[in-house]
Formats: sequence, structure tokens, C-alpha cells
Amino acid sequence: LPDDPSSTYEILYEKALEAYKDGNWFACASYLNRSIQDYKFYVEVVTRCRLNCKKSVIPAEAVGINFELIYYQQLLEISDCLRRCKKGKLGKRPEIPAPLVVDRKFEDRMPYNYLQFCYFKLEKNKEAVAAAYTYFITHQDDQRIIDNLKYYRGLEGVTDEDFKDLERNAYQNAYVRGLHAYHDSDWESTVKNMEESLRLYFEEEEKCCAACEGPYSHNGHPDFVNAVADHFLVVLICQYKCEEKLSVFGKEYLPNFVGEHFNFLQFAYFHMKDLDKVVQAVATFLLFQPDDEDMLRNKAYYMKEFGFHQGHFIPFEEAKQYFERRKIFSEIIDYVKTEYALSSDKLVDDTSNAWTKKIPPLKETTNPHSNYQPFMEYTEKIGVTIVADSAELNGSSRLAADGFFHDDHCHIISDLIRKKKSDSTGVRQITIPEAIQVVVEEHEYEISLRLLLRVIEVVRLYISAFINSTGLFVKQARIVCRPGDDKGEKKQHEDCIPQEDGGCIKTFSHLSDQEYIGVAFLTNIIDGTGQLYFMDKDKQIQSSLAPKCGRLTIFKASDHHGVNPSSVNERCSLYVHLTSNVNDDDKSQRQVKEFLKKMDEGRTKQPSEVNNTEILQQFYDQGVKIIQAGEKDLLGRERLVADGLATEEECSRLINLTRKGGLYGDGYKGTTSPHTDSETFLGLNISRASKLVQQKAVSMNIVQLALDISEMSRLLVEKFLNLSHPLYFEYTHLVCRTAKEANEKDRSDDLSHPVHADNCDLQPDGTCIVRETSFMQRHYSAILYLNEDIEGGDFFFAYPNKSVQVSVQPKCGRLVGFNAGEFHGVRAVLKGQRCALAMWYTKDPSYVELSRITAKRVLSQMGGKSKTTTVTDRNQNTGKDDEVEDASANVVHPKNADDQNSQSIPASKESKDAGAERTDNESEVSTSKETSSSMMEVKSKAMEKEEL
Ligand SMILES: O=C(O)CCC(=O)C(=O)O
Ligand SMILES: [Fe+2]
Repeated sequence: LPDDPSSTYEILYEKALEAYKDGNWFACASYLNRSIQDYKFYVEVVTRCRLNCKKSVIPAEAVGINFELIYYQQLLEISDCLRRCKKGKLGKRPEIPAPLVVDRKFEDRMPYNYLQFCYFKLEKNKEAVAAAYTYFITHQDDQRIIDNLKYYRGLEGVTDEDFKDLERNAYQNAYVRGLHAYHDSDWESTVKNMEESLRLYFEEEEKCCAACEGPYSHNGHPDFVNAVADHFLVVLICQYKCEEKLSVFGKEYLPNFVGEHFNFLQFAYFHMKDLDKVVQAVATFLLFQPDDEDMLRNKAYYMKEFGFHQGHFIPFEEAKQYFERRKIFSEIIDYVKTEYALSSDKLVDDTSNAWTKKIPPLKETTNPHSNYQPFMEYTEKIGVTIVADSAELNGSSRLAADGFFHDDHCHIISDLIRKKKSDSTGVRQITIPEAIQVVVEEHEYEISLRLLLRVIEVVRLYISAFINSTGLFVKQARIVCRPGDDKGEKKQHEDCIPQEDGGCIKTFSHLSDQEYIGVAFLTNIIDGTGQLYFMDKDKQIQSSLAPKCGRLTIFKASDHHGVNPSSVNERCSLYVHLTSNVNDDDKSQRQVKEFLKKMDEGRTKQPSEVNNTEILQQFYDQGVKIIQAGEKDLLGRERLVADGLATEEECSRLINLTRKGGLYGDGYKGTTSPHTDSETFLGLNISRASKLVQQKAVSMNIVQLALDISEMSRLLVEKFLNLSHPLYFEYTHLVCRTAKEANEKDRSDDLSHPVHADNCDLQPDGTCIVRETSFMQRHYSAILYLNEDIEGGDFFFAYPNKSVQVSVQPKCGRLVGFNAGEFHGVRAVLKGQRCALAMWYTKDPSYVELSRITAKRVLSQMGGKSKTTTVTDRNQNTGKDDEVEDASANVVHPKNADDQNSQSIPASKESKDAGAERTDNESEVSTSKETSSSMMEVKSKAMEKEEL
């Protein structure tokens, strides 16, 4: 099997050598042959992938030209040049770059904090003031430095001029001078300084981009192309952020900084009667803000009054190039956000609920390896892959592995900490008892707590197995979120090394090496920041790992480690401290288990307490009809058929959704015809549906409809069957089975879905056994049909010997519900496409369908409704808005890094206003009010001029 992880060539080879040692010649030969075969297969597949991927991207007519070789030849030359240049200029300096933490301290102006004090001690007051002021610019809420500045102001000989920002860039000075000149109506100086500012800015931006082309630490052993692409991406994201970084004056962010120059310039050129440049400046401004109404009006005015026409409005070349380069950046980043990052999980089907597989318990054993193997097999099954071992991480008992859980899990677990405020250092954290409290207050977080408990348990068992222990204990576990760089973590880093447990330490105290730490990342950080790193005794960085949701890193509690700040988004991880000492067990796991058990018990009703008449009446009032039910009609107690759960319009919208977003395959193994060769199978699950909404490939209303209708169906099954325990969704799947055209086969015995039960494996003797692979957590099933214009395709309940008991014909709005243990099947679909919404429900909340929670989150984030549907709410979701908005609305914009409360740049009114009142609208095309008003001023002044 190509993807069978237990028979790869290296494992087969190992087995062959074992057989060889044991003198088992037959096995030896057989393993060696299989191993050789698999090796050939593997090499063939990988090389083909490499070739085909290139060919699929590079157009055939360009292949012969070999741009690639030319590019890499140039790259080799640049590389050679770079090495020699550095060597020549830096001489004997060690090649190893300084740890990121140090670089960040410089970027954050930390040295000036010390410098001011040293100057003060040296009684060099003027220098002390400048250093203090420079530090203050990036630490404006640091009370200590504010006090110092006040104190300095009172010192003899200190004047206003001494309060200068030593790190302010030349272009910033020019810009500020330009603003002053503009205010004084000194047009010549405005032009001179604004042009100067632009020229220096472009230089500075080029340098900033070059600074981004630094080293990158890869995880694992990527392919050449993947390695180049990943490194490129990190550089690109860094370069894209240059504009944002350079648009910050002190702590203040100036939106559309580059474009704004041309606003002032067009006005100054106008006054200097340089009309050719006026139109160029207008064209350039509109490049950055094409919808700016005031500038468009200015343009119309210039056209009307001075006879310019469209062709005259040519932007300045350098600004145009800059703009176009950034446009490409943004397109690539957009692609990465919507496609590239998703492409890896497009390949894996995230529907198989692999994660809910039973965790093998650890056995008390004297053979330390006996737990390791089954546990590693389990983790392999749920998709865990090791990315770096102890040797690669330069330590002992270290490991990093990916795939313990997925994005859904990360979001849902992180929900527990969502409302937690940060402490004085900007860090947010939550312990297990606090997490329980969150659920006590808001029951909706129960699933999050269940997941958290499960993740901690998997981490505990995995680490125990990894270090060959029969079971470590949890000494402490917590979720820790560190703020992104722009959210003020900076001040914490003065002299200490941030730790994964939320603290920040100056020295490493000696910790027992019988204790272990597991860090399970809950955030993806793709720009190369926020790593967890290991250090040797001399604080040299040995290795580092990028945060990635589902990645677990294991190390000894005594290992020196640190956390790099993330550059933008908050960085969350689950920190689990394990010990071999039972007395150190924090008992929180038991506490959570008991708490959850009580919650569950609280929901189960006595049969006498169940009274569903009112809800059922509401269903009937809404036109839902029970057609057949129970032993009498359907030959089984827990069986029902109801009509009227969806209107024709709703059915066709759901069919559209499936056709538009479905993937060929059953959603489990990806085979296009899983049950019969004569049909294809198209499936769409909620997880994919919500991703499609995010990508604006389908509208959110239609996904909301799928959620609402399935929720109604669930409620009806639970209420009609008088269940004493609530049902939860386990899996929701839109499916269409299509008869292949021009099918020659005789299908009289064929079935679209063979007779089966949904939670056990039906045996030839009519018994049904529960295996690890059967979905035993599925307690009830329901299928809502969406159309009847097909031939064949009847659903039927069956006897254990597989013969038909009762048939049900599909029809839009018809629901079949039953206990998942009932035997059933589907007759062959002979003509047409048979679509349905299949649902499985569970009584066990640990198996809740996580992607439903994610989907609801996605929809509410995008402005959808947040409330759950009730029976009487139906028919509110109409198809009017199914059309998706223009996909181009999805462009990525840079994040603005300003601070609402920041102080203004001294003596620059425009900048202050523009910065302080900026709204959160990140769209490039919107103009802030302030800009508009200054533009109004420009326009009215232009008119005045004309009147004169
Ligand atoms: O589509 C149907 O009618 C039944 C499908 C089914 O039984 C299943 O997918 O397990
Ligand atoms: Fe089934």
C-alpha cells in the first residue's frame, strides 16, 4: 500500500535484517524484496511529483528556455559575492547570527534605556536626555522613563532641543520638515522636503527588505523546492511589513504614508505652477488610493480647467514600481493565506475523526519498550509525524512532532482563555481549575474543556511512552498566550528570558531532570518568529521550533529554553509539566473528569421526566409530518420517516452547495466510487464548507442553511424518539451519489450502499461486531433527502441476513432517522444524481463534531447570526443572498501598528490627526476623515487660486 506507514522500505529493511540475524531466510528474502520494491516505488513517486509539479506550473513553451537555471546561476553568483563581501567587511567575526532576542532588543531601543543612565552618572545631561527621549518614543507608557524625562527637564542647561529622537530616520525628518513648510505655505520647501523624504524612504525601504533576507531554520528535512519556498515566504512576509514598519513615527502609525506625500506635492506643485508635475502627483496618489473622492474631484478640476486628459495622468516611475511590487507581494500573501497554507490539509481528509480513536492505556510493565510501540502506532494513526528528534534538537530526551491535533482543536481549546485578561507583563494564562470555572459560568465551553483534558492526556501518555515510563503525572498544566510584538510584550524582555510557562526568568535554577515539559502549540506563526528555542550553558541557541497548531515539543524541565516574541499575532500554547513523582500530581485532571461527568449526569432525564409534546407540536405546526414510525410501520422501535423538513428551494440550494464545494470521495478514504463501480460519490463536510466560506467560494447563508436544517433534524429525532439524553452531532455530510453514464453493467444486484449498520461491522452470520475502526460513538443516524428526480436509490431497512424489510423513497424534505445499530442499505442509483444530507449523532459529548463549532465561529465572525435555530425560526434563511461577493474583496492588507493613545510627533499637526483618529478600516481605498478634510482644504485652496 503506498501510504501504509508500517511497511516503508526502511522498516521492511530493518525487519529483513532482524530475520537475517535470526536465520529466518525466507522472511529475510521476502522482506528484502519488498523493501527494494518499496524503495523503487518511493523514489519513483517523489521524482515524478517533483517533475510534474514543475511542469504543471511552468508553461510548456517556457520549459526549454530554462529560466530556472539562469535564475539559480545568478543566485550562485550573488551568494558567492555575498560571502566574500561579508568576509571582506566583517573579517573574523563569527558567522553565527546573534540570537533573535538580542536583535529585538536593539530594534526596541533597549540599549538607550541603559545609555541614559550611564550618561546621567557621567553628568552628561544633554546626552542623557536624548537617550532617554529616544527610549521613550517606543516605551511611552513606561512611567519610570516619563518620570526621568520630567526630572531631566528641570536640570540646568537642558533645553527643548535636547529632547531628540536619535533613531529617527532621515526621511522622517525630511517629512516633518515638509509638513512644517506646507503649513507655512512655503511651497518650494514643501516640494524639496517631500521629494527628499520620498527618495530617502525608498532607500530605507530597500534596506529594510535586504535586512529581511536573513537566515531561516527549517524544520525537518524539506525538499529543495519546499525549503526554498518556505524560506522565500518568511522573507517575503518580512519585506511586506517594511512599509508598515517605516510608517511608524515613534509609536504613531501613519496610514498610506507613501501615497500621502503626493497629496502634499500636488498642492505644492500647483502653487509653483508646475502643472505637469501636478498631474503626475495626482496620478500617483490615485494609484495608492484610487477611490479617494477629493482627489478624483481635483483630477476632474485639473482636466476641466487646464485641458488635461486621461493620458496625461501618468504616475511617477519610482512610486509606480514601488506600488506594483507591493501589489505582487500582497497577491502572493493572499495566495498563501487562502491556498498555500491550506494545501497540506486539502490532501488529508480531516473527516475521519481519527483523533477520536481510543487512546491505548499504558500498561504496568517491566519491559520499557512495550508501551512505546502501541502508543507510537496510535499516534501514527491519528496522523502524528516526528519533525525533529533529540539529536536534531541538540539535546537528550527532546522531540518535536506534528499533527497531534488540528486547527479546529486549537481554536476550540483557545476559547477557554478568550475572555482572560492579560497580567502586568502582557501575558494571558489560564490554569485547569480556572478553566473549570469558565465552564461553570458558561456551559458552551464544555467542549473546549473536554478537548483540553484529552490533549493533556495524550501529551502525558505520549511523553510517558517516549521516555519509557509507565506513566508520568501532571504537575502543572496551563494555556499560555504571549502577546504579539506590537501588543506590548516588549517591556517584559528587559533582562529576562521568556518561558513557555508564561514567566520570564533571569537565571535558570536547577530543576530535576526527572521532570519533563510538553509544549503543544495552539497557534500557527508563519513568519519565522515566536519560536521556542533551546540554549546551551553559554546561552547560545542550539535549535528552535516554530509554533504550529498541533505541534508538540518535549524536553526535560532542566533544559534551558526560551521563547522568541511573535512578530504580530498572539502566540498560544498548552504548557504541560510532568513529573514521575505521584505526590506532585496536581489532581486537576481528576477534578476535570469528575466535573464533566457531573455535567453529563445533569443532562440525563428519567423517562418520566421527558415531555416533548410542545416541541413536537411546533414541528407539526411548521408542516413537518411523521409518515411512518416504530415497529408497526418500519419494523423497528427506533425508526422514523418524516416529511417537510426542507422546502424545494432549500433542497436545491443544498444540492448546489454540494455540487459547488464537494470533493469526489466518501470523505473517509477519498475513493471516488467507494461502494459501487457504477456510481461516483461526491461529499462535502462542514469543515470544508466553512473553509469555502472563508475563501468566499460559497456564500455563508447557504452553509448556515445546512447547519440550521441539520439542527432541526437532530431535534426532531431526539424529541420524537423520546430520548432521555441529548444528542450531539458527530458528523454532518452532504453527499450526492451519481450513476455513471453509459454504464453497460447489469446492476440488478448492485447496491449504492451495501447493507450495514453505522456503528458496528455486520458479519456474514448476521451479528454485528464493534471494532476499533467501527464508529461506535455514533448512536443515531438520520438522512435528509434533497431530490427525487432519480431512478433507483431507495433507502431500505434490512434483516440481519441483508434482505429488505421496508423501503423508503428519497424525496426533498424527507428525513429517515434511526438507531445507528439498525441494519440498512441503499439500492443502486440507476439514473441521475441522488443528493442527501447525512447526519450522525452521539450521546457522548467528547465526540462532538468540532468542525460545526468552527463553522459557527467562521459564520459569526463574518457577520452571520450567532443564535441557534429553534423550530419556529425556520424559513428565514432565503436564497436571495447565495451569490458570493466578488472574490477580490479578499485582498490581504497590512496590519496597522499604531496605538490609539499614542502621542503625536512633535509639531506635525497633519500626522497627528491622521494617526490619532484612524479607524480600523484597513482597506487601501478608504480615506480617513482627516485626510479628506485636508484634501478639501487643498481643493478649496486650489479654487481660491483660480478665483484670484
Ligand atoms: O443515503 C442513504 O440513504 C443512506 C446512507 C447510509 O446509510 C450511510 O452513509 O451510512
Ligand atoms: Fe448507513
